[in-house]
Amino acid sequence: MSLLTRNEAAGKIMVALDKPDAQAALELAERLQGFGCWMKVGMELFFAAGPAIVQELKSRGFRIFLDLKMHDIPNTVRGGARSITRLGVDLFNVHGAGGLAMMSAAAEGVQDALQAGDVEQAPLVIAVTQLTSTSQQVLNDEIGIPGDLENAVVHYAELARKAGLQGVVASPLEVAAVKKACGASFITVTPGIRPRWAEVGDQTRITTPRDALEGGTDYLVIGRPITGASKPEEALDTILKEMTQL
Ligand SMILES: O=c1ccn([C@@H]2O[C@H](COP(=O)(O)O)[C@@H](O)[C@H]2O)c(=O)[nH]1
Repeated sequence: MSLLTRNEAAGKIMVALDKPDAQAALELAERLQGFGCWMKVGMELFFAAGPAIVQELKSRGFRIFLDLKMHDIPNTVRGGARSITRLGVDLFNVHGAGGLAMMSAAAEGVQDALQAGDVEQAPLVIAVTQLTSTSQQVLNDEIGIPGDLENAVVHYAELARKAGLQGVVASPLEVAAVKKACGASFITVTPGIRPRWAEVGDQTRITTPRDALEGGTDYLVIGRPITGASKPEEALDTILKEMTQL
């Protein structure tokens, strides 16, 4: 593959802004301003700081992935998707385990917001497949889902595509299988990214940023290797060099 420019690589990185309050999140965002990366707002930050943090980050020019993994009955998810769409996020997710009707309802909620004139631009909607902290052994022996983990990921991806969603959250190890099943333009957003120098923590299905890129992923979700560093901007800079230099 041909190497990306630094700006192209940065545009593929979604920094997981897992911080306990708006002040901590915005201090970190300020240090990463100018790189061109996305911000991923997850449960810890959103439950503490609410929709205002999304609006503040948008006003600072960041693209936003709102990672709340909705998983409920279709009618509730449809309403939730409409409300999230009104926040003006660029991408959000639901849980693939909710099934076809639930994922279709998420797509309908987006359309509801568009048709009501709440927003002009539709966000991308993607489905979580199997969490990147889940191993093959845990899937089979603990959660009780039999069979190959990659097949389970691809199954959810196919359902998501059928429901009219634009992509999935999966590990970088499953990107080739997802793209083969759902097409090259079906978006893969991949947490489970660990530079060699970073601690693995609770993730199990991991690759380095460079391997994820070479494996064809569209977006790399990276949290603690950046946000836990004493100088987050230097950690991000190092990752970009690893992604873009021969
Ligand atoms: O399968 C999934 C789905 C979401 N995540 C989220 O991504 C980040 C990863 O952060 P790290 O610190 O780089 O591990 C985090 O916000 C998760 O909630 C995931 O890891 N796996």
